Parts: sequence; structure tokens; C-alpha cells
Amino acid sequence: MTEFVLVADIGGTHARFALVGADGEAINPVVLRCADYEGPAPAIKAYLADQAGGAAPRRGAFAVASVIDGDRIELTNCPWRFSIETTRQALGLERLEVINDFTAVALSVRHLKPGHLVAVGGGAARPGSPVAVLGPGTGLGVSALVPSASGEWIALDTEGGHVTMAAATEREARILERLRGQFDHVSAERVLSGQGLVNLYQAIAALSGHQAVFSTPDVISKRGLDGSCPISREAMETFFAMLGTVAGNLALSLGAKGGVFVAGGILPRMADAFRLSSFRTRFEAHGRFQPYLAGIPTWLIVHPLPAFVGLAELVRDRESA
Ligand SMILES: Nc1ncnc2c1ncn2[C@@H]1O[C@H](COP(=O)(O)OP(=O)(O)OP(=O)(O)O)[C@@H](O)[C@H]1O
Repeated sequence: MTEFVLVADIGGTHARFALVGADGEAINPVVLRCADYEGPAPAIKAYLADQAGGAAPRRGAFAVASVIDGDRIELTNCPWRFSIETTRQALGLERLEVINDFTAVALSVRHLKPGHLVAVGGGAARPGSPVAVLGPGTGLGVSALVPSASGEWIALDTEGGHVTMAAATEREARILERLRGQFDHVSAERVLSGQGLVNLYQAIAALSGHQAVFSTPDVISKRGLDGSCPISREAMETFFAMLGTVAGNLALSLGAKGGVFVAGGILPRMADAFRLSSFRTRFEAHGRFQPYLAGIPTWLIVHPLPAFVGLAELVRDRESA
């Protein structure tokens, strides 16, 4: 009988659950709103009973949008707080592994198929070179895959979404200056996330002497992409360009000649606009290192659940160790 592993991708807004079999395919996937449950154990119990036919998996692997340091997990952008050990016991699991959500996305990238990726410029990936991963969702996740001397790939646990956001133009400097009046530290996540898009829109509205009338990222992206609101349009253009700055910085810091993968819940909803945006020009616009970056390929991950692919890989790896 196939032994299924319980996998979970727990973000700031949504928690996604599925069962993964020996072939690595996720079955019975569901998306639940974190706010509807007190924590992962009650949400998973409901999932197993209602959507997974009463399955009783013995192993679990979770990808969580949080720093992973010991037993206690505190999500950065949602009120869930839990102990790994208590959750393991509550779910009757023999083994439960918890990794950062973007570490899981990094583990997925070597296993994604061409249909799961949209190419956004650059040359060919250099085999055996580091790979960078970043993605705006409720927060801004960042990770990387680096080769070890023995040829294994190591996915890094990072908090790279909280690096200081730098301006590349005078207008961006004014936008960031405005946001500095609002936040102690204007990190990349303060502009490159769902709330980050709202922050950009509000700052641009204030600088342009307009009233900010929209307050949710989906409305701002819709009005920006259909061109019906100039403030929203500038917010979207700034979002794509600033993501290019951060992705280029990351590629330089890592020597990511294996490519840069962009993930997260926002951009797959607007893949064409992203591909045609200033993201790629800005990615390369790093002065003397433009030719270096011009050779590095960038892709948008459009697979709906890349973290599950990474978790399946983690489980397979542990079993073969
Ligand atoms: N059409 C849209 N345009 C822009 N932003 C959107 C759109 N739809 C949803 N969002 C924003 O995307 C974010 C949700 O992203 P995602 O689905 O990756 O959530 P998550 O996995 O819970 O997040 P994370 O893992 O980053 O904590 C929310 O901030 C939401 O407001």
C-alpha cells in the first residue's frame, strides 16, 4: 500500500494541504484561509477528515512563512503560533519536518517542468551554479540553491525579504523617503508584497497630490494593469522595477549563474504583464555588471504549488539517506 506523506504550505494568508505519494504527486490539495483556524493542527484535522477521506498519514513535511529556529514557530504575517512537537503529537505523526516556505520553493526548482515556468529573458543557465529564488506574496520570500563539493544541492534558509530597499531612480528615492516616514526600516518586503503594493500606491498618491482611494492589492493591480488609474499604474510599474533591483542584487550576491526564479502568489496572476514589464531591464541595470547579469536567465514559476514539489523532494531525499 502506498504510504502518503502530509504536506503543508503555510503562508501569511493561506494554508495549503495535500498528501504526497511515492511518485511525488500531490493529491487532494486544498487551500484554507489561516484566519479561519486557530492553528495548523485544527486546520489539518479538518482537512484530513473532510477532504482526504479520513487518511491517517504517519509523516508530515511543512513549508512555513517564518524563521525556523527550534520548536516554536511564529508566522511573520499571520497570528498562528505553534510548537512542532505538539503539532506532531496532535496529528499522530511519527515524524514531522518543518522548513521555511521559500527553502521548499528552492528545493522544487530543479524538478519543475517547462510548462511550470515562463522565461523572462537572459541567456542559458550555467549547470552547477547557484540558483536564486524570490517571490512576493503576503510577504517577500527569498532563498537559494547552492551546489556542495559532493554535488548535492543545498537550499538556504534566508530572511532576504527584509534587506533594505534601495532606490534606483530619483522618483523611487522620493517614494522610499515617504515610506521612511511611516516605517522604522523600509525593507524590500515593505514594497514587494501584497501590502507592499498598497504602500507603494499610497506613497505615490501622496507624492502626486491625489487622494488614495484603493486599499487592497488586487484592486490596485487590476486598475494599474488595465490602465484605468494612473496612480495604480505607477505603483505596478514601480513594483515590477523594484523587484528587478532586488532580484539583480540577489543574483550578484550569490553569483546565481544558474538563474533566478520568481515565485509567490501575486505574479502568476499577471504573468504577461510581468514578462513585458521593466523587471528584466532593471534586473540587468547594475552599472558595470550589466553584461554579467544579461547572461543570467530569469523565470516566473507558474506551478500552483511549487512548495509541495520541494517538500516531496525533501521527503524522497530523507528516505534515500
Ligand atoms: N490580483 C492580485 N494582485 C495583487 N496582489 C494580490 C492579488 N491577489 C492576491 N494578492 C495578494 O497576494 C497575497 C497572497 O499571496 P500568496 O497567495 O502567496 O499568500 P501566502 O502564501 O499566504 O503568502 P506568504 O507565503 O507570502 O505569506 C496577499 O497579500 C493578497 O492580497
